[in-house]
Amino acid sequence: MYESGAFVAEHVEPVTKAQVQPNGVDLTVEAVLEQRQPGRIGTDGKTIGDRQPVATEAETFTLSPGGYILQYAETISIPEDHVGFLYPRSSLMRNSCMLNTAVWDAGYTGKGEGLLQVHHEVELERGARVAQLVLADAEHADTYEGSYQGERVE
Ligand SMILES: O=c1ccn([C@H]2C[C@H](O)[C@@H](COP(=O)(O)OP(=O)(O)OP(=O)(O)O)O2)c(=O)[nH]1
Repeated sequence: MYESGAFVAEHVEPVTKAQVQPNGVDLTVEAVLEQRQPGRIGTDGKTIGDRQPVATEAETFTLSPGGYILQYAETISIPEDHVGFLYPRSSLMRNSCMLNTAVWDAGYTGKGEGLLQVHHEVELERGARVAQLVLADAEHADTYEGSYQGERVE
């Protein structure tokens, strides 16, 4: 079963009323990065290639077609007995852009990232709502203790 937006809002910080949707909570853009160096996914570990921030003009990212790393502004805490999924805001998708995401594990806390695919030039203002996080009930053996635990949380 998926939880309500009001429930999800208890696990997103900071959150405003405008972000709370019936079934989830909208996340906003903090930064957009461009990957400059190759990474590696091996059998013995992984490395993330160098990424550099895309500059803004008047707090707006003007993005030409390509793939970008989008960093969310909110700290997400996935509660025990749940799993998180993230979807693009439909207006982003309707503008020929897509956010690709992975699984948000029970026990994870951090400001996560997504892969933003831009298929037509688009402008994104810093702080704009671009994605929606939903939480579903889930069984799990352990809680998240991976390398991204606590990422970008002061
Ligand atoms: O689109 C997503 C999906 C997940 N996460 C966060 C939450 C998740 O719990 C964490 C780690 O994801 P995953 O377990 O897939 O990472 P990994 O590549 O297996 O690395 P590690 O084993 O170090 O966790 O990243 C994101 O930031 N963005």
